[in-house]
Amino acid sequence: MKYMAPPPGEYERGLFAHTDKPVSTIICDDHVSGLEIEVNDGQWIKLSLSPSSFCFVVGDPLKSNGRLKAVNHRVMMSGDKDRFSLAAFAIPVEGTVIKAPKELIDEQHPQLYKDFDFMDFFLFAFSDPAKHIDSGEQLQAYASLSPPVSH
Ligand SMILES: O=C(O)CCC(=O)C(=O)O
Ligand SMILES: [Fe+2]
Repeated sequence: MKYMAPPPGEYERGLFAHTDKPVSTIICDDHVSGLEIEVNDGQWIKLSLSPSSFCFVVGDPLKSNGRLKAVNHRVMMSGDKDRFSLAAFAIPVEGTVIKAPKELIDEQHPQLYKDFDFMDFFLFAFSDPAKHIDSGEQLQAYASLSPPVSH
């Protein structure tokens, strides 16, 4: 992706806040920082990736019954340099069903989401109805079991 440097002195959105819809994403950049993650509600931290590092982002389907966090992230641009990034998305083969590992489901951790077809969720997340749902709530909207089920 290419993110243009903002006008001088501005702090400008390059990519809106979201959680990722693929299973996971690996992000590298050209060391012009811009990627930010939300650590607490409304508190954002800018990541500075060193030349030899990358960022591994857990996507909604990898939340593993809520044990892993699909972090909310965005790109904000400042300074006078354009930013280039490369994102490698893990998209499973057609027909892949996402299930929480049974080892992660017990009395203390009831099953939060039904088993779901990855591609059905992916298409839902980019559908018109889902545009009205906060990105971080889309998996909940699509696959939540209420009440959660313990086995
Ligand atoms: O370009 C970046 O650093 C982030 C890209 C990203 O979050 C995405 O494509 O989902
Ligand atoms: Fe992302």
